[in-house]
Amino acid sequence: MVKSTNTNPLTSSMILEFLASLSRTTHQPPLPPGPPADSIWGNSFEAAFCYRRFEQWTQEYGPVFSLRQGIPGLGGNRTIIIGRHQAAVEIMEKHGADLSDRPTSIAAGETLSGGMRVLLTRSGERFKKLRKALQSHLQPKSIASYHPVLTQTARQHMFDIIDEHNAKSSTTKSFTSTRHQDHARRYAAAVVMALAYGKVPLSYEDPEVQAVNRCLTRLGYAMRPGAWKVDIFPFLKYIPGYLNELKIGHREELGLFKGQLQEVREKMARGEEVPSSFGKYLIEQQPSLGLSDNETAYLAGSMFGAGSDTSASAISVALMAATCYPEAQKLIQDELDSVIGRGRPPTFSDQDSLPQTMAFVHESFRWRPVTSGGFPHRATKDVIWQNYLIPKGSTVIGNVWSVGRDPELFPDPERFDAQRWIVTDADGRVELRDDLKSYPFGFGRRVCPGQHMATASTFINLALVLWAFNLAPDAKNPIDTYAFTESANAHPMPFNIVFTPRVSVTPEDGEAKGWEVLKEAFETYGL
Ligand code: HEM
Repeated sequence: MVKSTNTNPLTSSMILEFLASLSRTTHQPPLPPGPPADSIWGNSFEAAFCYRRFEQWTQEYGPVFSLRQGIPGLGGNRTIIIGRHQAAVEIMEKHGADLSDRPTSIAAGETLSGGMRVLLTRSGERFKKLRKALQSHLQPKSIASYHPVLTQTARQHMFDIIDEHNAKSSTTKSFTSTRHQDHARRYAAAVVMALAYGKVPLSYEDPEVQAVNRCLTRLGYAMRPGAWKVDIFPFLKYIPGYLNELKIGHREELGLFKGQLQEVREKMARGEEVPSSFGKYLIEQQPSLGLSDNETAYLAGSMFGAGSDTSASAISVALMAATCYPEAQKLIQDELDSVIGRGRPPTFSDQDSLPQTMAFVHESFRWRPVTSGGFPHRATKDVIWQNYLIPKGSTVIGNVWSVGRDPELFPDPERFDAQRWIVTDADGRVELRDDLKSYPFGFGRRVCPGQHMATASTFINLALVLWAFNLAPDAKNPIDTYAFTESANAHPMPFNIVFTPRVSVTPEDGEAKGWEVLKEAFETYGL
């Protein structure tokens, strides 16, 4: 499986490879194999969907392969891609401390984020402080305190679906939703806005939510490996005007984030009652955290950035899977019917009794991971893996898409199969496996601090939707399950779902009665 040779005749890129290799000591093990450079500037590949190209290279060159981008030592670097599970555990997890740094990012990090976005912050004391502050609000035991907000916002999500039906026709039993992704986005924006600033936006069209999402889209595109050549050829930053688009983006973000936190600050200064939020905590702790006003604003703002768009996409992916795999959908509904019944909607207190639902959540994270390409880490020490060298200073990427497609752990990986995550014990009890992981939230010390929140959100929304509705594809518009946006946090391209209420009503009640019954069922839910 592992190929290591380049059979091309001597080319200038090979000479450069050779010169670069002289900078390593002769006793060091070789770099992991990889595709030959296609020019003196190294390996080129499309930034869009590069995680799929990396999967092809994983199949060709093995679980760990290396690329060259630019000329190492002259602004360019080595990139090591990890594409299989065991290698991810042995490198990304076991060497977490040596890989907790991020590579210098001139485009997305220094310019667009002004060096303040935690996602792109280099390791060190400042990073530790930021991470500690985030953990204080996102660790599993804190998440339970957000269950009421998550539940009430998920309830609004159900109303958004019902209202979309009613706005189109109040008399039909089923309806084709074209806006369900907007409803998921509104849910996620509301939850993270509540977490970050203690307020809930009224709609997805809320100008602040729209402005934050504009910033996120810009970030998502700027962060794809190779998207901005300045990250490989740093001299480009001196070309007048080259980075203008990102500089303008930074001014917009900073203004927005400062404005949002300022609102909280002013309310606190006026002595108004301010709901507990991450922003409020940061304002109170700012002196001990040693952060400037801009840094504090960015920390709260980038939590919104990291959590809103990603959670919305995860919910839409779960609904896409349920729509495309009716048998898997039915297994969850059978579980909901037998554990909870049709008399009341599911809540967080049911989560441990719903292994099929949780297995479905894990499988949808694996099947179409939101952050398919993972985020780049940087090695602060030489790391030796199976007699290959991952050199200090190299960029190391755990390719989430590939790790979740490791055929040894996930046979027939393109198939959506929630049963991979299920184990049946000696008494025939169905349980969730605790020995399997596909790393949708990244690796080691940079693992997503919002993972528990994101999992809780996906669970409650999936459980509520499938408790309330049968989902089916729209026969006129088949779903392409590979059609996703090109950004670092990928969203499914718009797709339709046909929603039909699961409540049974008698024919005399009329077709639309189910929608009214559902609305009543959610009237007091979570309040
Ligand atoms: C399904 C939803 C989500 C996915 C798929 C996701 C995925 C990720 C990934 C892959 C990383 C980088 C890990 C690495 O470098 O190895 C990350 C980092 C991060 N995530 Fe999430 N995330 C999600 C939701 C959230 C939520 C809800 C929040 C906060 C409320 C959040 C906050 C963050 C932050 C602050 C970082 C930067 C951490 C660092 O660089 O140290 N994420 N996320």
